Amino acid sequence: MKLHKLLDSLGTFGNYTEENPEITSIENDNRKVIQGSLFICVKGYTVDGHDFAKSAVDKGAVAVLAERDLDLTVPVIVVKNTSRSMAILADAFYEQPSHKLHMIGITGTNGKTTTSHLIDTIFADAGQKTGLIGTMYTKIGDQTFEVKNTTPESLTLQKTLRKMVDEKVETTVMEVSSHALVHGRVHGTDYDVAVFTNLTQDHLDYHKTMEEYKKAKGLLFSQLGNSFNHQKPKYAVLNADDPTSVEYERSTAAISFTYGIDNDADLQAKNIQMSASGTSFDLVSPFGVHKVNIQLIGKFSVYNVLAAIGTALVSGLPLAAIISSVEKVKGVSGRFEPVDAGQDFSVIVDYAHTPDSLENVLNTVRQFAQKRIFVVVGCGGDRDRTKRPLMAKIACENATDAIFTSDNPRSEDPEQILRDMEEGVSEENYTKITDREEAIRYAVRQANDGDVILIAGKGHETYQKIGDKVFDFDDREIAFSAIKQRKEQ
Ligand SMILES: CC(=O)N[C@H]1[C@@H](OP(=O)(O)OP(=O)(O)OC[C@H]2O[C@@H](n3ccc(=O)[nH]c3=O)[C@H](O)[C@@H]2O)O[C@H](CO)[C@@H](O)[C@@H]1O[C@H](C)C(=O)N[C@@H](C)C(=O)N[C@H](CCC(=O)O)C(=O)O
Ligand SMILES: Nc1ncnc2c1ncn2[C@@H]1O[C@H](COP(=O)(O)OP(=O)(O)OP(=O)(O)O)[C@@H](O)[C@H]1O
Ligand SMILES: N[C@H](CCC[C@H](N)C(=O)O)C(=O)O
Ligand SMILES: [Mg+2]
Repeated sequence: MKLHKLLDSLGTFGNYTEENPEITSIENDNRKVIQGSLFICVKGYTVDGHDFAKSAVDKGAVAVLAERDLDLTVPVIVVKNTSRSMAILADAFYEQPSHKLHMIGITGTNGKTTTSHLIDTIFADAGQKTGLIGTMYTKIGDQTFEVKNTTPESLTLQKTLRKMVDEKVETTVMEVSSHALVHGRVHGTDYDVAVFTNLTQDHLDYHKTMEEYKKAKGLLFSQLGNSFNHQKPKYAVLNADDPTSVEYERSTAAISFTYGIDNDADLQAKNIQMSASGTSFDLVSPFGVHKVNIQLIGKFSVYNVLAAIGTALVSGLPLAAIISSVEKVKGVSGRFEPVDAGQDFSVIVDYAHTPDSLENVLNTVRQFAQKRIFVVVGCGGDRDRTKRPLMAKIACENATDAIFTSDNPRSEDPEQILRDMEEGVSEENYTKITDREEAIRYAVRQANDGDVILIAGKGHETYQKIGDKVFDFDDREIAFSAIKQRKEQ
């Protein structure tokens, strides 16, 4: 694409440059630049992309987009906000891929990954080729690709969506994090359905107040469908039991479709029955009442299933097929995942890393546990510090045996993170074992017939970040080996 054509998409009136080279790629990382690239300088948290412009030109960049003039041998286009311009340029360069996909975006504190997998299954079962972008990976059909962020920055996002279009994907479901909304990573992405799971505390290191965090997530809805397209209406699928939904409904021009358990909603679960192997409920919908039997456990799972059913319904899929799809889902990796090495106590690995998710998941365990409940839990470093004492308190109040340990300490001192957790508990009714592997092995040694061990916080993760090192680490593998070791003794 020619530079001038690309710059037209910015919609400003600047006569940027006489030169009009062919642009072969857009890059914001000088290490990825090839001959003919347009290099975009982005000021980051760690470094300033402007410092890499010269090197990008040396590698073949034929134009540079920057926030200030730079002394280079190629045209330098100066804009106010390169991040924002990058989103617009990426959308134009990749020829607006989101317009060619049935795009579903999910936001909320907890449940995004789980709900996105449920939605992916429903659409795949309906015979569609699907795409998924989220915490665990990017998936195109059956192929998965590694990711760095839950929601990638705009350039990577639009490139991925283009690949999906080229590979004949019809429906794409993606997690939209609050960071992504604030950074404008999804700016210009044309969603057809925006889904809200819930809002509880997380990421206050970044957003500072719950009000700001709420606003960040609300951007998904305020940016959705501010025009009426009656051929393909846009929908906001909202949780009627979360008070924030009222505000999101007000902020969007899209049609709202609600789901809930406690409050009246377009889609409501009634008469919920739980057992250790699954959950059943009556689904009250615009198409009548249907019995649903899912293999997932806990009230929070019912919410995720309702959000997924609602999304599929507003997308035009038939209810009977949707129900049979969700009923066959056994679970999502690292979410309430059992570890079974033939032991006589239960071990569950779960990704609960917020106060609300930890409380939900412990409540669910309590409904079935007959004897002691062990919880092995830590809090991530370089993340919201204020959730640490809250999570510790929840662990002690809802388990008989709380074991505080490390999650991903990152650049922080693991002992300090543990001290922050201890601020939330007054009595010493917990055990502190900094080394996560040792903490898991300790819990396994202590458990007896009928007990439950919940290993919280890292779910599907296969690594542990300590300092600037990344170690192989998988809660499930360690628990499995600890159980085996115990049996051999
Ligand atoms: C705080 C934050 O959001 N950081 C994101 C940001 O990194 P950064 O600002 O440090 O970037 P930087 O390293 O300073 O680089 C600035 C610019 O220089 C360029 N550069 C850099 C080095 C170089 O050698 N050459 C070069 O050209 C970079 O390509 C970039 O354009 O931009 C990077 C590239 O897009 C992101 O991967 C990175 O996410 C980091 C890994 C992160 O941990 N983010 C978290 C807070 C986050 O976004 N989490 C949410 C999920 C939250 C949830 O689950 O609820 C997410 O969506 O992932
Ligand atoms: N609807 C829900 N409400 C509250 N807690 C939930 C819900 N769904 C899942 N959880 C809990 O939250 C944990 C994380 O779930 P999931 O990975 O689906 O959320 P997420 O929103 O994608 O999280 P992240 O922001 O880290 O990507 C689960 O392991 C479970 O403990
Ligand atoms: N998306 C979340 C994941 C947290 C997972 C937990 N294991 C941790 O490292 O804190 C975050 O980046 O805050
Ligand atoms: Mg996720």
